[in-house]
Amino acid sequence: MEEQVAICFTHVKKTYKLYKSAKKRFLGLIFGERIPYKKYKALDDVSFTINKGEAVGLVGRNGAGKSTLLKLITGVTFAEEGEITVNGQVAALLELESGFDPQMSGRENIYLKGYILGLTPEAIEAVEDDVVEFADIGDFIDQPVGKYSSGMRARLGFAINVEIRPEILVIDEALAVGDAAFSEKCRNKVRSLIDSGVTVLFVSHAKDQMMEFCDRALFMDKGKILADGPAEEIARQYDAFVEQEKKREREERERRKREGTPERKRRKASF
Ligand SMILES: Nc1ncnc2c1ncn2[C@@H]1O[C@H](COP(=O)(O)OP(=O)(O)OP(=O)(O)O)[C@@H](O)[C@H]1O
Repeated sequence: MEEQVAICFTHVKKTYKLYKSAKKRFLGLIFGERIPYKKYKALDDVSFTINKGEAVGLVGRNGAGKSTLLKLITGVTFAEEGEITVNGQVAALLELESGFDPQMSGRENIYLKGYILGLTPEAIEAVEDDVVEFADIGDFIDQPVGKYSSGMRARLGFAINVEIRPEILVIDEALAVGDAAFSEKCRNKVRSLIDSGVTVLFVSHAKDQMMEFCDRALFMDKGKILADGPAEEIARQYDAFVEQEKKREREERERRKREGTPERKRRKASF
């Protein structure tokens, strides 16, 4: 049973510290708990399991906790409570343009990123030509990355992450890379990785794309998983939720306008 599991979160909690200013945040790094801060629960008791070979969508409004969840999978950040299991080499299509050494050539950066991902020199050498071919940036591959356009950096970043043959691929709104033709090539690549059994966790505000790739989806809000089920059903629930929230916010705005904010009331009273 356990060999089947690719990703498993059990009662995971992640709290961020919110300081009153950037200066306080900096002082907090030095003086720790002596600098006052508020706790913000970005993930609040999150549990789910994704089996190997599943393609799962992750939907939720801004600030729901989606990126935090992905960062925990890729090890960029850590949870203070709960247990996280990740079985397999993870590649992330997140900030594709970042993480390169601008002084080094594209080809040298393939090695740099490969090492960071834990690959051996032989394993990187074995995929180098595939990365160069997928990125398709011509002679620029031997030029310093600092001279690349942002689109070229993203193409190289995408190519490295998909060609190292990951076992788990996490994607955060990263399929609109480069021009229309390259973006189509990226979607086809993700589709073929899914067909070959790679586990995918796909964050997108574009429901159509999510449904194109995923059979199952998780729906998050305020750091909690509200629903887990077939992608189409979750997309419907999410749409209904967004509509309901918009209505609630509209009514709240109208109520405030009618009744006035405490500040407005004070101003009115002082006249
Ligand atoms: N480093 C941080 N310090 C403090 N708060 C943070 C930090 N990173 C994220 N947060 C907060 O945690 C909450 C969840 O953020 P997260 O980026 O995971 O949301 P998201 O669902 O990915 O949103 P979006 O769709 O806008 O990308 C947000 O309220 C955000 O402001």
